[in-house]
Amino acid sequence: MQTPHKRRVRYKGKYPKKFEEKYKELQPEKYKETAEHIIQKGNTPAGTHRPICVEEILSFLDVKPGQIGVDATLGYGGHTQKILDCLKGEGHLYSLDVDPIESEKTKKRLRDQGYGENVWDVCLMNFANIAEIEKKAGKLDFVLADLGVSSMQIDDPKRGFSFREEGPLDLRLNPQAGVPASERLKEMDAEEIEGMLFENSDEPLAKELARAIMSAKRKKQPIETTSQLREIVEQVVLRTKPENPKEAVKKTCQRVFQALRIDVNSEFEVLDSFLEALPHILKPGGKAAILTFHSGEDRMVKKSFQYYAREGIYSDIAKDVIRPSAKECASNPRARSTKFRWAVRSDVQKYE
Ligand SMILES: C[S@@+](CC[C@H](N)C(=O)[O-])C[C@H]1O[C@@H](n2cnc3c(N)ncnc32)[C@H](O)[C@@H]1O
Repeated sequence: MQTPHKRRVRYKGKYPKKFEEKYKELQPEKYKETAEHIIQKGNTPAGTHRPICVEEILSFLDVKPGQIGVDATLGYGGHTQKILDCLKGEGHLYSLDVDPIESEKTKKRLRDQGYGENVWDVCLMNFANIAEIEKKAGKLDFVLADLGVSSMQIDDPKRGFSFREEGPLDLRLNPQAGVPASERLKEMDAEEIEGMLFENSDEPLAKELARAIMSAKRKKQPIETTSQLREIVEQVVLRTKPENPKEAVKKTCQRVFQALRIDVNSEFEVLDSFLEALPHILKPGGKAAILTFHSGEDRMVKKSFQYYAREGIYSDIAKDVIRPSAKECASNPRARSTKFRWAVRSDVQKYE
């Protein structure tokens, strides 16, 4: 039987606003012109991700054919693809990600472009367990980690990462494991919510927000969706009579959602395990490159690099944080908060 033709959803105005209506952006290979036009305007086509600091990372890693390394955060595969091109079919790259939905799409797209199993493996795993890769691959020439979330995850309302879009308050990188943010809020008391907001995002209104969330819970007011949480944040922020209410609400929502994301995905704990494992799995002269997106992460990377440098396990580390160029930030505003740090493994045996 012939399937009846379904009309594509129509949208109002010149450009589609809702994620599911952006069918051209969601197929950038098919609609190249649309994707290029959106990039030129300084935006990221929905369902894609633009890799950040590519030149800086490639120039530091200096990947050569025959080397073995890990991209700990595959995402849309922008960095992975560039590294694979440097390998020229010799050596091996292991690309890790915890997100089964997006990593499967990226794997299929890059396999279709000819990156085969001989040179590239995708591993659905948390980078906290990166030492498992060393067990099968041996010591590594390089490791890259581009922390946080990808644009595809942020843009998809079903994932609940964005306060701008109505969706379930989920925020899990792997929606098949753990509990969504809405459940976490049910489990926590006022003190825990305040601590979570303060420790994960330095939220100045942590106490007031925790009280408001608890009060909503007592009144059996649901906090199951992104907009339900945003409304609570809005009420708390507006009570403080900020000079620029719109901006204040936006910034507070960003911090609250970031804090919840960090909590739900145990981001500090897994980063800690990753940073601990790094010096053990690199070859002498092996290189580590890490991109971070908020001060909590950057502090952890900096401290770990400095600690192992003092111990003589890293022979060299980035003296200062490296920022994407003004040109890159202008063309991709999502790059603005990026900080890049690197370290080089020394040849001391102590940590092998
Ligand atoms: C900023 S994106 C990476 C983008 C990628 N470099 C690119 O060029 O498209 C971060 C990715 O890391 C993944 N991720 C975050 N934490 C992770 C973890 N602990 N283990 C493995 N993957 C993780 C996210 O699911 C997301 O896909």
